[in-house]
Amino acid sequence: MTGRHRDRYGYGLGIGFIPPSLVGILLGFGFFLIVKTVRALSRTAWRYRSELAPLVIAGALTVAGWYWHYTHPRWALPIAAGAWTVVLVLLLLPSRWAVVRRCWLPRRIERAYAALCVALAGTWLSAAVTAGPGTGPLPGLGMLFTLAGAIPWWVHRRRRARIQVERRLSAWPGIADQIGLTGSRVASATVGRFGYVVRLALRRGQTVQQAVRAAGGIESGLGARPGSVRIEADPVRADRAIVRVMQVDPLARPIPYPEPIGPSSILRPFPLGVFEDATALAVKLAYRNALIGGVVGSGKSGVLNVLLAGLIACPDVLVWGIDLKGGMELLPWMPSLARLAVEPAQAVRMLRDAVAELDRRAGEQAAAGQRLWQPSPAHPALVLVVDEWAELPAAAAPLADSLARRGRAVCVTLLAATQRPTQKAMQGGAIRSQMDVRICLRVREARDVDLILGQGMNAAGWNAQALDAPGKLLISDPEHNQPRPGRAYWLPDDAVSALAAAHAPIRPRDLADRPEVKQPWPEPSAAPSPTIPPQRESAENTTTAEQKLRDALAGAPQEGTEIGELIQVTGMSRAWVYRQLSALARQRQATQAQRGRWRTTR
Ligand SMILES: Nc1ncnc2c1ncn2[C@@H]1O[C@H](COP(=O)(O)OP(=O)(O)OP(=O)(O)O)[C@@H](O)[C@H]1O
Repeated sequence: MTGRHRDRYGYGLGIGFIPPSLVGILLGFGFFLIVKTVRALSRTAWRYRSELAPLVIAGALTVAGWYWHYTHPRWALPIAAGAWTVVLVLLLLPSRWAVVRRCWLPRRIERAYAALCVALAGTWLSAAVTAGPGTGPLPGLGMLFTLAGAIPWWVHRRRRARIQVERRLSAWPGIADQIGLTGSRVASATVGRFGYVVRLALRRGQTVQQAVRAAGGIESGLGARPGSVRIEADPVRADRAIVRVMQVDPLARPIPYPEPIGPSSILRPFPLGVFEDATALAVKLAYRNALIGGVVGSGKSGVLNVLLAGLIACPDVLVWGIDLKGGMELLPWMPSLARLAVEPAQAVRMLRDAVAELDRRAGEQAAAGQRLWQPSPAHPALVLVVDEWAELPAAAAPLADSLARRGRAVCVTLLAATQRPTQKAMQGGAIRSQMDVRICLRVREARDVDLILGQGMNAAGWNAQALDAPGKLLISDPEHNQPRPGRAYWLPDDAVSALAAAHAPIRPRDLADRPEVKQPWPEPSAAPSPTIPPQRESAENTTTAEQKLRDALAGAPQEGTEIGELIQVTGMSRAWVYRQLSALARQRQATQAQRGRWRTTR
């Protein structure tokens, strides 16, 4: 550089004719670009750290092999011994060591995979330390082993799901700002088969109710399926909220009723359905009144059917039914019901009988100095199943109120279904407050949730408006205090008839048929009164009636012939007709075309 140039462009920075200030700018820009690129690459590497893990481990093993080959070649043996010890621990110990299995690698296939990786890595490293990683087949084997370990890792469904969830949750601070939960953070997240569960640590002063109100925002922020987010309170910490995101709806399809479980007892919980996390949903009915509510078609009768299937399997329960839809729902259960009322007057009579029985039992208990009635086949519990409670006449209200308030201790209880348990239908709420088990199916408005489940439940996250299929429900009882959606089992009509017939032989005798029950029943029991009085079932009558029944079924239209008509045609009792229909259904000669309507199988 000449003196003239130095004078003009300063010392040392000028390159040829480029001015030194421009060189400085270019260098600065270059440095800036390098920093930016390194930062972007490291951010990408961090984001994809899970996918890159096998390659990083392979690289680290190669470097370690090289280093130890020159510095500690004698470590080869201890490395191999250590690796194979880990393999043995992975393969043998966890099968007996439940704690390890549960908190870490829970599945056998995962433990086998981990053991294989450790065996391959340990053996290769030991050979590399002895001979040097670049010797003989070691580089090729290294690549092969890396691929063998990496491919299952890359395709593993749970790992991919976990990473996807982690990436979504990394955006939580921004989402929290947008939805009014600023300062809350993700304390932990676990990924399950159908979605993931996030434990949110709320900022000081934030409440679970705020999180519940923000459920829609959480759904949108996490890009989740509409209606898939559930918020629950943490049972031990008020500053934590549990957010469940159901990516797949495990309850989307009807869940068939499991195989009948045989005679049981009312003291045991009844299978009702399945929760979203695939755990069984069972409900205890002993010493409890139960209320089922939901809009038309939400599956109330379906829930009643499942509970009835459990009840009739118990020889220590007497079941009386009130069905003011003309018997449409409960008539198929007739072979296993001790009584059925299908008209308002019959319903009132039945409730009066139940109150009388309650008083008798209360007296008996007091005389014996006992507090709780112990149900048994000889002294069965009495459950009154009422479909469409709101249809009960006014005269029934005080009787129902008395049963609801006083019946539990003596096992005379109510199982009621209704569309809306309004103040009027529930005696100003007095009866509703006695309902220990509340089952809420789909409702139209938030206030209906509070009507069925209790005041303030909707605000607490019991969001039954979001239930989107019949049979989906929320249950609140002493065993279930979180808004976990479940779905009731589905029991088709032909299964109802088959169950009712199958359990008829184990049903306990009705109270009126028990000489030991010294209750002067004031009026005949409330059985549905067929239009034609039933005839005596003599052998001759029976044969003719059977033929008449077959003829009536054969001539039935596509939608079937009503039970009432079949009773008229045969001139036999309702119970007889049901027994015959159940037998014909089992032989696949008759089928229930619709609830309460039968025809021959075509
Ligand atoms: N648990 C269930 N799983 C799948 N489908 C169901 C279930 N429960 C009910 N359904 C479907 O919904 C329909 C209506 O059910 P259901 O008659 O029990 O409703 P509901 O609430 O009793 O109606 P209503 O108020 O008219 O009596 C059934 O015919 C059936 O197709």
